[in-house]
Amino acid sequence: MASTGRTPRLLAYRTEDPKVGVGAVIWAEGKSGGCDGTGRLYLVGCGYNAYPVGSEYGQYPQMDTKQQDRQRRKYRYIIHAEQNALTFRSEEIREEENTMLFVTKCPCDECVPLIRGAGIKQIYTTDLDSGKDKGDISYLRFHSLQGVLKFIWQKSSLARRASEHAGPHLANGCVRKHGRQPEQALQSNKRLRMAMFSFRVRTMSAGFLWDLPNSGMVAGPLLG
Ligand SMILES: Nc1ccn([C@@H]2O[C@H](COP(=O)(O)OP(=O)(O)OP(=O)(O)O)[C@@H](O)[C@H]2O)c(=O)n1
Repeated sequence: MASTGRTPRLLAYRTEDPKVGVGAVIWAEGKSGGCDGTGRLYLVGCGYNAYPVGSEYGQYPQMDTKQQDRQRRKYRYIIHAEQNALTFRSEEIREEENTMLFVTKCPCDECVPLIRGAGIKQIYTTDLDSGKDKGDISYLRFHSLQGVLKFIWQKSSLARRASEHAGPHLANGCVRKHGRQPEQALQSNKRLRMAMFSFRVRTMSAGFLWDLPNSGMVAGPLLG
């Protein structure tokens, strides 16, 4: 069952965004007895944030808000992890089944209605950027989303303090665009990322247990 939580984090490393990697995986709890190694859960789809399928390297801008004018920013071109997971899913989302989305970053305001409309019943995510409005991308609607069970993991105060001490780091494991960090800082940030991403969550929900080892984060409130 731990793979349900690890897969989106691994997918985030495949991102084409030079700064922020996001991974999303959709699982469904099958009514029938089929088994693929994860009990009654079966994989519906997965994705990460990337430029449109078929695009070539360098075809689209890679800048974020702080670097270039609106026309040349990445936001309007990158397809979000959740959008890719929904668009390229290999199974239908069935009304009668419990379908869960695991995503490494808070769903943005564009993705929230898509996720709900697709029939996802549970969302497992983090509080990364939750409540923020960055102009081109905002994260305001997730909090008030109704009709979907939300499980949100927040950084523990210990991990947050360590994170602040270690300075900024990149969620996708890439080196920041403007200047490389010293090797020591990179190693320290890498260890911190591993600690924070390796969190323990025990959630009894709809008859299954989600259990990830080595907690660096704590379970947040169950909302919605
Ligand atoms: N639920 C989400 C939220 C964001 N993204 C992706 O995450 C990246 C944007 O991350 P964000 O942290 O919002 O922007 P930054 O690049 O960090 O911008 P800033 O410097 O303004 O913080 C984009 O590739 C976007 O496609 C995603 O796939 N799924």
